[in-house]
Amino acid sequence: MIRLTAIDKHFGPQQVLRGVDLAIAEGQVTALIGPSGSGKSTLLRCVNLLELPHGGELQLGEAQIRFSAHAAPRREAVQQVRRQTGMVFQNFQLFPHQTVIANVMEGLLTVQKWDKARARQRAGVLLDKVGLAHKADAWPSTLSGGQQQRVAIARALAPAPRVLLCDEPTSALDPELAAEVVEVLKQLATDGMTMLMATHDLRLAASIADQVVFLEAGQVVESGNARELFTRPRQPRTAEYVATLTASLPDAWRQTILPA
Ligand SMILES: Nc1ncnc2c1ncn2[C@@H]1O[C@H](COP(=O)(O)OP(=O)(O)OP(=O)(O)O)[C@@H](O)[C@H]1O
Repeated sequence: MIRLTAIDKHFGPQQVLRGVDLAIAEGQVTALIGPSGSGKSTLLRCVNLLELPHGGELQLGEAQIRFSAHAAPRREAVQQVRRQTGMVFQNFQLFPHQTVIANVMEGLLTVQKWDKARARQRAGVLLDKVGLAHKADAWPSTLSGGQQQRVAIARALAPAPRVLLCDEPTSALDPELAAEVVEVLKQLATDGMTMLMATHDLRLAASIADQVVFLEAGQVVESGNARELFTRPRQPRTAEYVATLTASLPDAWRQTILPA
């Protein structure tokens, strides 16, 4: 469904992704973990082509693009990829001067050119899905962070993407607000949504991901299912990273990530 092969990306002299290979099957959730600056966001942005890789290949559904440092990919291929992806950001990025439902309708009206009645109907269905139908006419600033992120998820889902990319979807939220976002993401996973999410939250990764990928310095160090990767990492760097993140957690939380 999504296959990245030997993806390279640099910003000026700094190489940020180095030969990244990644495969995600339809309906599966992959969590990208790794230290700050390891390239997680950049990798997500190379999937929806907000950033263009300088080398390697991306296959997403029927779209296939081979990247080169010397030639830009075909516009139609880039658009084909973008149409199939939705993205949720750490800081929600709602349009502050539009109501909640207008936020969800925006892409349907401006990009998909749907008429207002049809867009409103679909936006209503999606707000219901994230438990916020009653907030349709509210302004984003009156919502909690968790509610704003749920609106952002509804907005990302509006054009029915095949893949949802989530860039640290819970890290700007207090634990109880993060939990309501996690519930929505879990429901989407149960419904069969293909997702790729960057996160520092091992609990989120452990609770939702079919596959966890540990990225460091732009390279995939190790990947596997959450339980294996967290409890029996093959690479010493993975073990160190997991130990660092879990050391500061309360015991009860640690047990959900590292079951005895
Ligand atoms: N647009 C850009 N221009 C220049 N450098 C960039 C740009 N975007 C990212 N970088 C650099 O690329 C490296 C990887 O950044 P990236 O945001 O992908 O890491 P990350 O793993 O998502 O980090 P974090 O967990 O802190 O969000 C960093 O050194 C960052 O400074």
